[in-house]
Amino acid sequence: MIMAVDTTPTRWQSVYRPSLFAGKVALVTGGGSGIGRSIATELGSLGATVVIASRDVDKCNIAAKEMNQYIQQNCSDHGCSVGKVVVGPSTSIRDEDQVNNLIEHIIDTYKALHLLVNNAGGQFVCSAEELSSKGFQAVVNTNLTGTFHVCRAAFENYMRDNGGSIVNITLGNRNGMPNMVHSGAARAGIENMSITLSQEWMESDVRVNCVRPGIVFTESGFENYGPAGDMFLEKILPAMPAKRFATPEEISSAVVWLLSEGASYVTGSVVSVDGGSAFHFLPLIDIEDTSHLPVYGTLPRKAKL
Ligand SMILES: CCCCCCC/C=C/C(=O)SCCNC(=O)CCNC(=O)[C@H](O)C(C)(C)COP(=O)(O)OP(=O)(O)OC[C@H]1O[C@@H](n2cnc3c(N)ncnc32)[C@H](O)[C@@H]1OP(=O)(O)O
Ligand SMILES: NC(=O)C1=CN([C@@H]2O[C@H](COP(=O)(O)OP(=O)(O)OC[C@H]3O[C@@H](n4cnc5c(N)ncnc54)[C@H](OP(=O)(O)O)[C@@H]3O)[C@@H](O)[C@H]2O)C=CC1
Repeated sequence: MIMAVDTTPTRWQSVYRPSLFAGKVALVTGGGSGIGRSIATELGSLGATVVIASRDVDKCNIAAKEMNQYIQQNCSDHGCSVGKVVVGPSTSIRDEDQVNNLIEHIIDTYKALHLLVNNAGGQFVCSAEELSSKGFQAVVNTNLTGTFHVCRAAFENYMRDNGGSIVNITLGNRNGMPNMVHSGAARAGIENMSITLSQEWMESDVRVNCVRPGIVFTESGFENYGPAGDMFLEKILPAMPAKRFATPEEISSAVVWLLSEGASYVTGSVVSVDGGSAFHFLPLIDIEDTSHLPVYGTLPRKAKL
């Protein structure tokens, strides 16, 4: 059975200590919707000043207003430092100048950038055969190059001299990503890039980790997939070990742990939050009969059947 996701924030409460991030400044890219919104809400409810940024500022403004209402309520209920969500300038992470402008704006305004979550990203469903070079590049530039732009600008402008914690969101790419070759390649690139950065930036006390979600029910995410979204519901969902998708809050919880000092010895790691899906075959693609293909050596008769 498909689990209905109640997005009413009053039902949800962070498991972490109130005021955990009091006085901290965070940036969550793509924080105006879905998983990023959940991460921004949790960080704000734990006392951080959270800048959210993406291309659509109007969407971010509406989301920030709702998140701040929840944060105010949560903090007055639990007596913690009041965090807040603010909206940065319109930014496409693909554009290096726009990213530099965003980071400079944050440092000028808030004088710090302690925490960074590279959540912005996405892709479309398309077979490798039909994918144009421009389409491949659009997705790689958004996810991989965009994440690099933000990491580097945060490091150069603040974290090199002050330390920090970075979490990059990837996706379940362990078995490849049939019909999403661009995104699978980009996310694998992000994970390897994060290992490299964790070593290069160790001496600056900058930790770099990844959270690799399985399938998460987010309205905007599923709208984007059309018929492929139906395939996720009809075919992938019953094959998942947990028989349900993740909630955005289950992803956010792992991100918050990695950002926190409780993960001070964790860097260069990838945390899968996928209900065990990575170790269970998911039929992302139907592979046609292969019995006409040549075989090397002698195939026992029974194995042919
Ligand atoms: C355990 C398994 C886990 C699997 C989990 C998988 C679930 C994942 C869920 C999510 O990630 S949810 C998040 C969803 N949100 C999004 O994906 C939204 C973000 N998407 C975008 O911003 C854009 O789609 C894009 C991917 C960045 C492309 O943006 P851009 O504006 O640059 O594209 P265009 O200029 O329109 O096109 C460039 C190029 O790409 C081709 N193209 C675009 N869409 C398609 C398509 N649907 N099919 C085929 N090709 C497409 C387009 O044709 C252009 O190429 P040319 O035709 O000019 O050669
Ligand atoms: N939902 C799922 O099942 C899974 C999602 N993920 C990943 O998690 C992240 C969040 O996804 P989700 O919340 O589901 O989906 P959303 O579509 O809600 O989030 C994607 C966010 O990225 C922003 N974004 C996209 N392109 C750019 C860009 N070029 N520059 C700046 N911001 C951009 C969007 O804002 P705007 O349009 O305003 O720019 C949007 O807020 C994505 O990276 C996604 O691929 C990973 C695994 C599974």
